[in-house]
Parts: sequence; structure tokens; C-alpha cells
Amino acid sequence: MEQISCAKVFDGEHRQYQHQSSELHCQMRFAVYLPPAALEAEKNGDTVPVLYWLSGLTCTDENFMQKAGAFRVAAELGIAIVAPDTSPRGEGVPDDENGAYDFGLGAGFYLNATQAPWSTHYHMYDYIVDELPELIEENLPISSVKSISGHSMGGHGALTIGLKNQSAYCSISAFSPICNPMNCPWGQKAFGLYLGNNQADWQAYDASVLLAKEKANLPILVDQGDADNFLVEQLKPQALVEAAQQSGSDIILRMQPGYDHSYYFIQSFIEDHLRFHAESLV
Ligand SMILES: N[C@@H](CCC(=O)N[C@@H](CS)C(=O)NCC(=O)O)C(=O)O
Repeated sequence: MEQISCAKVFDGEHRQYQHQSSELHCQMRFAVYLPPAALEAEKNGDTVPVLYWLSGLTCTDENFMQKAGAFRVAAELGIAIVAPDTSPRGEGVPDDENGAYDFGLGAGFYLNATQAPWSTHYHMYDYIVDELPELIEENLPISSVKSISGHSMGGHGALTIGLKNQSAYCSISAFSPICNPMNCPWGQKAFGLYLGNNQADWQAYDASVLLAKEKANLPILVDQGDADNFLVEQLKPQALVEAAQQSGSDIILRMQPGYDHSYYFIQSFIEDHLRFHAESLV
């Protein structure tokens, strides 16, 4: 992998890297925040734990890093943050035929597509679960002790990836996640095109279906603004709460009055999420 930027921030470093992805068959970029403890660890061959952040529709590796205001607390806690892109990129990677924001480029939905022409490149699930952590752990002072978080489509990604790989992650959190994609327009469009029309195949990527089936054995925190324009039609946190009740899982859902879907909301509560993950990242 090749380093393409570096900036000092809160005594740590924000860096961007690019690499050729074998899962996605294209060049990918990701960003990492290394807290001061990681820079110290880098000198001694040690590692620090990490939070993987999955962004939402239209985002790249930049949105969270530039807008969430997460570095001061990550520096204090000694937690690295890795922010990947939200889809495969580049010439030859197919996009929505109308360039829509909710499918194709910038909208990989953290799944493995099975349908042509998407199935060649759109393997974001395997990229996040396997390829990216392997690359990170091999090349950076970052350990396999990891948690996962995300926003909106990335909240869906964090919940589904965390629930399907409970032994690999210490904790899960999400801001404004798409909780029941099988039953909302964003999810139905993406799953229909990436996975085909058989809805039985969609269940493996629906957080509410997964949580209803199996009790979660790791801590889960969800924050949702009640002034979020997407809340009723797309996000459906109540489905997640009902699923948790069905399997006897403990999840914390906090409805936050007056907050919308934006990074202003994320910036307001990211400290809580980092401290929540720090309790499990040991
Ligand atoms: N109305 C938006 C919908 C997309 C959207 O709200 N994206 C959220 C995630 S679902 C986001 O994080 N956008 C980028 C940002 O705010 O930096 C658009 O058309 O771009």
C-alpha cells in the first residue's frame, strides 16, 4: 500500500493510503487516524486497538475524518480509527445507470453482490471483514482488537458485519442506521439489484432479521435523531428494538431530540461512542 497524505492532529497523525484491492478488483483509498499511542507503538513494534468507521451514501474516506471531530478523544483513549471508502471506485466499475446517489458508486451497502454486472467489483462485505483488517494489521501499528461503527448505510454495515462476526469485534455502534433494509426503499433498490429478486437472499444483510434470529453477545449502542428526514421511511429503529426483544439481546437505542441526519449530529455524540467502544476494546 502507498501512503498519499499525512497530517499531524492532536499529537497523532491522519494518513491516507491507496492500495490495489483483490476483493474489489480496483484501486481503493482509505484513511486512518493514529493516536499518539500508536506512533509510540510504531517505534517499538507494538499495536493499539482500532475502531472501523463505515460511512453512509455518497461518502468517501474523507467525510468522517473531516467532519466528525473524533480525533481529540481518540487521541486521549489511544484508539486508532480506520475509515474506508463506501464502494469500489474507478474506470470499469459500473455505476447506477442514472448516476443516482443511493446505488452504485458511493453506495456499496457493505455486501457481496451476486448479480451481474455488480458481482465483479461490489464485494464490500469481504473487503471490510477480511481484506482491509489484514492489510492494516500487517502494515500499521494496529491490532486485531477492533470494534465497528458507522452512519446510515454505514450503520447498517456496522450492525450487519458486527452481528455476523461477533467473535471478531468487541462492540458495535451506529448513528442513524438503516435498521431494516428489506423494508425500506434504499434497501429494496440496493438488495434487488446487488442480490437479485429472491428476498430470502436479502435476510443475511438485514440487521433486524439477524438480531431477531440470534442473541447478540457484544455491546450495541445506537443513536438516532428524532428530526432526521429519513427516520420514518428509511431507517426504522423500532424494527431493531423489536428484533432485540425477540432474541433477548441488550441494545441501547437513544432517540436524540432535535437532531437530523447530518455530521453535526455525529459530531455531537461521537465522544460517547468512542468511550463506549473503549470499555470493550481491551
Ligand atoms: N440528500 C443527500 C442524501 C445522502 C446523505 O444524506 N448522505 C449522508 C449519509 S446517508 C452523508 O453522510 N452525506 C455526506 C456528508 O454529510 O458529508 C444527497 O443527496 O447527497
